[in-house]
Amino acid sequence: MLPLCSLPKKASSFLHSLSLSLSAMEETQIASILKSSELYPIPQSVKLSYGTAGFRADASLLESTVYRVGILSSLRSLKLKSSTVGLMITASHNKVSDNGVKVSDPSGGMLSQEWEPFADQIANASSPRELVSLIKDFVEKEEIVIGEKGGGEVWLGRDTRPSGERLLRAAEIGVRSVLGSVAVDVGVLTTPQLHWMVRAKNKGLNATESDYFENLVTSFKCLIDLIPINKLEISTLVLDGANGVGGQKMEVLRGYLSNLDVEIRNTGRDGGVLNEGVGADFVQKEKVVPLGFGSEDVGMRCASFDGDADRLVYFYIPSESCGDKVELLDGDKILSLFALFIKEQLNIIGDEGKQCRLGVVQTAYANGASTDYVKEMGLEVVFAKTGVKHLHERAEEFDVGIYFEANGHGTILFSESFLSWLVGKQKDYSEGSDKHNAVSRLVAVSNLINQAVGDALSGLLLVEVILQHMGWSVQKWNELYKDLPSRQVKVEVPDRTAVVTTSEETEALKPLGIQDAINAEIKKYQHGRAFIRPSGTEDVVRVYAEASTQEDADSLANSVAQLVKSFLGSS
Ligand SMILES: CC(=O)N[C@H]1[C@@H](OP(=O)(O)O)O[C@H](CO)[C@@H](O)[C@@H]1O
Ligand SMILES: [Mg+2]
Repeated sequence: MLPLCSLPKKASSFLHSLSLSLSAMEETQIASILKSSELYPIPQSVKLSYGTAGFRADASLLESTVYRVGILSSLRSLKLKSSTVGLMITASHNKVSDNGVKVSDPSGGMLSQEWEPFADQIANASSPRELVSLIKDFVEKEEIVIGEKGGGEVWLGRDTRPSGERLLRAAEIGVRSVLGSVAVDVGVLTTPQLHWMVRAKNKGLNATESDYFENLVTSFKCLIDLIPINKLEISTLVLDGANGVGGQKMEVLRGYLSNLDVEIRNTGRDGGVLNEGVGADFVQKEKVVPLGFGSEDVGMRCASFDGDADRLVYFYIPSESCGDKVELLDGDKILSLFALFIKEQLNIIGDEGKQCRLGVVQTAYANGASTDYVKEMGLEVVFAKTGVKHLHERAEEFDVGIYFEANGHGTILFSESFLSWLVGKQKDYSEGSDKHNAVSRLVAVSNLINQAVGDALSGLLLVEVILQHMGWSVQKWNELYKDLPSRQVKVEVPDRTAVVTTSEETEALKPLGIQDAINAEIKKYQHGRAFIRPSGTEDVVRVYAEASTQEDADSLANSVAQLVKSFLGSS
């Protein structure tokens, strides 16, 4: 606890002006925050928003934000009866000089959206006084009890960015400035590892990083052992680690796996820069080979992680004559493969299995051909706004909900009731029977695939085991359906918030008139579809276009980008 006398004069007099009706505990708490916040003044002219996936900005601007998110995380933990909360320092696919911070709720899911406005308010509070009074009001409104029954617990993880360690110290100070709260540095992790560990901890399960790896290894082996006849010679998978944390973790994991041969490139140790010309975001958006790959890899099964390893895409180089172009198997194709496998197991179980509500969640970025494919399979498809927090919520409505963003971020959620039904059936069916095997596969999938959040490591293991189960090469998998040609571009504008969209994000309501102009462009193309939205992670407006040929998709994207520039001006 901090004695009042150690406060700067200014802060101390503010405290006395507030403290007439405060208990000693409240006084000490306010003093603690006032004192620590003096260490982290907010940079001028910064306006931050929690956005699609937490706060992101140039790392040099973020210390005060991360410190404040540390305070928020402690309060969140206290609000939820001292459950463990996670705080992850990462800017995922953004450039290495950026960083960011996001919070994992005790369930392992994203921070409740109800708390995002408070996160925005405190991140932008211009002085320690304003910060303290926002916190004081919020604590009262949420009826959070500080200090009396012990503190909160926050686990802090970070990716490999050089700014991570310094920001983690700021988070620690933020967490500890809430009386009695404990900050636990869990080191360099992928984002999904931290979410998994937080979820496991709050369920009373073993929750270290080794437990995470052990869980993957055991469930992967279980699925491999359930392959009827392994029809495929195990060929090498070549992984692009985006020069980030994911490749490094895969180096550890592969040592424990049999039936999988992975060659890892772009680990970040060979001079490559995080996300620069490498990684899932680059490969998915540009559809070209990442650095470190070339003609010697023609036909090979390749995969890319993003900077914090919550996204996964596959690709292969079709032939040398294609130059640097790749055949991309994105989140939509991964989703389709997963849906097919799960449907197959439910069909084997028979009438009872067919009663399972298996559904799919996509966003407006999903390729139209993938949506048609899963619908033809007889699955229910729903659409959510961009950002996994929105997809996750919708996927929870199903017995088995598969969600993926086209960029490769997704997972499969199993409802508690369906899982206990499956476990019960494992006892009913005789061991070794087809039904028993199908049920056991589904249980193993639920253990392997991260139930907290999309996870490139576990997603990769599931793709690999399904390909072995089907006896498929990456090329054969790619034939499930043919993508409609598409193009994504980013437009830098003076103020991206000038673009306001409908809740499905497919139509722009503002600036006035732009949607009519976009519609007029779309009409010029066969199978044309296009939309714009402001990014929640980068200072750009995103343009997406689809059409029946690649030339048309490119041309539609370019003309919509021109419209964005002419309505909003270019920066
Ligand atoms: C088109 C696109 O890929 N958008 C990404 C990107 O969000 P934006 O709000 O579009 O910047 O980053 C998010 C976080 O990783 C991810 O959830 C989302 O899908
Ligand atoms: Mg990411």
